Amino acid sequence: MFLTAASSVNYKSSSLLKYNKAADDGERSLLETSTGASVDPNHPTPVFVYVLAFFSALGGFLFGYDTGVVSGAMLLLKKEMNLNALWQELLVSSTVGAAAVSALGGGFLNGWLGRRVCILMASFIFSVGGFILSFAPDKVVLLVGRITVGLGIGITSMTVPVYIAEVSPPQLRGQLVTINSLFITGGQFIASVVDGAFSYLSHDSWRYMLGLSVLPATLQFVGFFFLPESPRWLLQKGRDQEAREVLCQIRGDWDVDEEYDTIKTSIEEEKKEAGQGGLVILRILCHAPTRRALVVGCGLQMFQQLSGINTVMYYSATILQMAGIQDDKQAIWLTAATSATNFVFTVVGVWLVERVGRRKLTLGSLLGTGLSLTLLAVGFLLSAQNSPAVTLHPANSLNSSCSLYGSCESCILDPNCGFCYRENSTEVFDSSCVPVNLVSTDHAAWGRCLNQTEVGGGLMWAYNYCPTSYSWIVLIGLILYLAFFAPGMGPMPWTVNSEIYPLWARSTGNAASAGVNWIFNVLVSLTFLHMAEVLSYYGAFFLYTGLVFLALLFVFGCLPETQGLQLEDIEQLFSDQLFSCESSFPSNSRHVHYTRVNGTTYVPSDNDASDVE
Ligand SMILES: O[C@H]1[C@H](O)[C@@H](O)[C@H](O)[C@@H](O)[C@H]1O
Repeated sequence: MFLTAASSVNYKSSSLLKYNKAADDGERSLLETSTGASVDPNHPTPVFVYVLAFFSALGGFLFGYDTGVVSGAMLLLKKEMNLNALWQELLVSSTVGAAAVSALGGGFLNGWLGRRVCILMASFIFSVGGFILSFAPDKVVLLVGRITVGLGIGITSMTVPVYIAEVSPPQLRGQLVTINSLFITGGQFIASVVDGAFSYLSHDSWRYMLGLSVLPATLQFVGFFFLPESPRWLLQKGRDQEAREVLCQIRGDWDVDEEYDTIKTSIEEEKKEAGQGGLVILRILCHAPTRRALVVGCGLQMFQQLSGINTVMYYSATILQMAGIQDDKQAIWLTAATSATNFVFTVVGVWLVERVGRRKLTLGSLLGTGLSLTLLAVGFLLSAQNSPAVTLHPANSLNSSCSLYGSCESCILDPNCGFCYRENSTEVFDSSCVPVNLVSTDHAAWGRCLNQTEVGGGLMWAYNYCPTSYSWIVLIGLILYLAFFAPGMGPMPWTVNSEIYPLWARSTGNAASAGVNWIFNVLVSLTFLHMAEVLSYYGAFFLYTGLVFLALLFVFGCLPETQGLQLEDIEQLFSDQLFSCESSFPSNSRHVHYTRVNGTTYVPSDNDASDVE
């Protein structure tokens, strides 16, 4: 039984669709793609597809591991190599900057050499980077290693989701691509555990931390020697026979003729529609549906970073210190608990993505993220308003500006100062604001909090945070933030981007949007501390809250549901103007049946009968 499309649906594209929605009559019918290719959602998926997804997602693991491990390694490196703030900043940001460059360049490589070669290349680069890092004799070589690893991360971040999307059957695609994000957060979690474990070894343990990534990189490299290229890329390059063989391999005993024909027809139609010559990015911008897809893809990636995930993750150690965890080792392990929370809730995303769809998952995630950020900001606001006063103003030999501050809040917002104090169960007393030691922020440059042994003797040293009795609000805000962000806004930008571009635009579209992700990643991390100096922590978190609510409007107005559709059909969802198309997004609660009426422009009518074939 079929219902008609809503009257607002108006597909104008030449490749057209007869559009019917399956009745909600319990009949779990076949999903029918645009050429009538049938995909039975109940048909078992060959194990080989999972093997492909696993080896590809090792790229996600390396992305997560290499971005996550550096914070723990830096604690040791800065002491061993005597790194000043500029070098520390360089070693952290160079990786993210290099990832931005190589993600942008990766689009060209992807289209030219194929997904498989790019993944092989990235795992090779990761291994080389890992070796350079673990044998680095000085900080310059370390920098070269960090840049090398960044180049690998950029290529991986844009290639792996595309590869997985192109080999997956439609009804599992969301889940399998989201597994890559699970591996990213898994990599970050393992990195924090490794950081914790190796922090007990003193000399050179950073070499193991940074070098360990060679293992998964080599595993991926060896694995991909035996794994096939994406059938879609092969067909695009005219390697039809190889493409058919790969399709047979990844679809097991399914009949692959229909899927093969769908991809082939769609490649031919794409060529007619979007032309062939010229720069792909210009063709994307000149062709309305792909331009809209690009706006949605880049917008999602931008808003992912503007939601402040990396600030919250990075800042979690401080949040935990505010909550009264003073011991360094304990703080390291609790930071591991933060990344574990991020990881565990990404599992929820993998579970939900094919149940509720990308759109609802992203909207729900943004709403929860926005509310949790509000809670975080309120927690910081209350802490700031009740910030302990500075009661002692010791005359200092270094003539620093720290002694001018009247409260802990203003003292700790100056990166050169820290708060030295005593406390009993009810109040903070004997407090002073003094310069921080330039080599280690663990203690003051002079005075009572000069060295750690003294800090242990009843005196407390707070760098970056203030003692507060409102820390529990911030802690709850942090946990809720991760619980809402991780299933939706974490993975969905990657998942959606792997699906929304037609084949000819897919490499370039993903390169551009991944580039946007990395560029905003650098921007947000470089601006956070300056922003906090001007707006305070609560101001910075209120700003992120505002950006998340903007993101909510953006997603509500622009993101169509791609669940269950074959990749070749998704471009149709962008035939209408953004912000006007919400009503024409097929609801994922119903199955969508498409019938391609080749060469005819089809506009569904309001009349049930006329829309049924
Ligand atoms: O999707 C990932 C994930 O959410 C990570 O936790 C975050 O560090 C990355 O920046 C993001 O792209």
